Amino acid sequence: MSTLSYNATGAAQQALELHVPALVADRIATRIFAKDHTLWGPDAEAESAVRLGWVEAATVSQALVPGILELRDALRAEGVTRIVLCGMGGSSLAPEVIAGTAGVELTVLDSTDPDQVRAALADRLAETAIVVSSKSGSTLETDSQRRTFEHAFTEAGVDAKSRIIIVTDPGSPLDKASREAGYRAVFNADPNVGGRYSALTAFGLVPSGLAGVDIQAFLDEAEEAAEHLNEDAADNIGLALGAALGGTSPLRNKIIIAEDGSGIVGFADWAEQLIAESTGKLGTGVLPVVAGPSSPEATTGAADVLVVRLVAADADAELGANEAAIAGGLPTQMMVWEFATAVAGRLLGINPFDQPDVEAAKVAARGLLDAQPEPTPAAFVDGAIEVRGGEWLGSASTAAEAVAALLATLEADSYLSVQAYFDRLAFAQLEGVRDELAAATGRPVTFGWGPRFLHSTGQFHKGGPAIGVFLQITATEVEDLAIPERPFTFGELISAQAAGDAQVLEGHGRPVLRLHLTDRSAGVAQLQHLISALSV
Ligand SMILES: O=P(O)(O)OC[C@H]1O[C@](O)(CO)[C@@H](O)[C@@H]1O
Repeated sequence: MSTLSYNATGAAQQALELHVPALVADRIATRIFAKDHTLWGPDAEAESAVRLGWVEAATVSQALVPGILELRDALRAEGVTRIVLCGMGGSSLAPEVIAGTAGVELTVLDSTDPDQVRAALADRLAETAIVVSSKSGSTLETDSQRRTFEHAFTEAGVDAKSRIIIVTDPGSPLDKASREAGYRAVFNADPNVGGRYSALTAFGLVPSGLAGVDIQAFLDEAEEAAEHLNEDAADNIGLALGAALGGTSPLRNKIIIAEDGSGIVGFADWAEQLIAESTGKLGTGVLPVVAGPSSPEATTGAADVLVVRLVAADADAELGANEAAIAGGLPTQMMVWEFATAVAGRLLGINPFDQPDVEAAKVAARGLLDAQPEPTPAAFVDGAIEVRGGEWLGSASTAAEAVAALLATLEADSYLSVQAYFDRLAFAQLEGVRDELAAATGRPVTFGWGPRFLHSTGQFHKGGPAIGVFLQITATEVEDLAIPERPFTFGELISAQAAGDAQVLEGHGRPVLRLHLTDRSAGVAQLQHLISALSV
């Protein structure tokens, strides 16, 4: 196992002292590894009984390796140099981190933004194969991406069937349809592993392995990590991290996850989904906040915040007052955080394996796609920004005043969530507003790209404590894109996803400021400018 280490101070250390002895005495570690489905209470038993396969995934998945490597070599021999992964949330976040950390190219398409989809289609199509990953086999975004690539391959004279590889649960609608269609390969994943715990199953391994990651070494390290976690011992680092995540007292329900030298690329984005979807429900949970080591939330010492730093193995990290620092290789960290999240779920008294509130936004989006209602008129337009909001907008008549009015609704325990529904690759610089907003408000800020975040923090925003304040940003596309054999376009789909989620959040009584950029570049510049002015 790579060097795994953990240090904690303040509330994180107190949580360890408070909970780890009882977790050891109750044999929670070995019971998790024995797949004891009773650990999360009677209401969670049915789901837990079919969700604990991840504890043995590192071993069970060894059998997948030869087939993945054989297919990788065959594709390479046919001139395939680029792998595109179509999938959302748990079906795409792990391979993105695995490939990114290994320095291997993998294009992750987890968007319905027409410009971003067109850009993915335009890049080396003749040398591309796609992996379509969906546990349920019915996710609308993933299905739309698959249809579009299949159509584009055919139009370009490429044999589409030979370039489409499927990862899905046995018996899913996608499993059946793919076998009928005769796609290149169908890898069935273990149905007893939920999406966000699936890093070490076919969902994590097929795209990464085809792209060129050494997945054998990856699994070997994860197996060693599992041995450490499967011990009812006071020095079990998974128990300590679980106590920090779910057992601080009073509960510090914003967890700042800061990359601070671990060298793992994008780990916090993966952990964000794991923690937010697992814990954010029944009005409780902990909100993961992806931030930098010097971001405002990591340094202000707010009473509801705990900082977890991802550090290098040999780092002599100097910790702040209420912090934890964890070091370990990627497969080790993935095992530790999955285990710790399950432990945190037990301490919080929730079922860490369901995501009851994600469906609400999907239903609202489908309703809007079917009904095609006239868009809500803007309250006013300022330059390239159309502004829509609630009564709290008051007399605001500029976009800057609207943002200020939204921020004025923040309370002592609130957080701000920025949700941008457009091309996350072309406009990555917009993420810079996160730190500025955190500095201006003194409150934790999450930044999510839509619809990606709907499969991550989306669950917490709707199912967790009602303390979120929401800044939604949408943007007119440069050029819309049809979805083959669907009565709506990508542009209509992403608009419905944004409007549907705003509807659900407003239905929960939360303030949602909707800014629509009528010109992407001008709107982003205007927004960046007005947010920079806030923090001065
Ligand atoms: O793998 P699927 O079934 O396409 O689901 C993708 C994602 O959507 C969710 O089911 C709900 O957001 C996630 O839990 C999951 O990771």
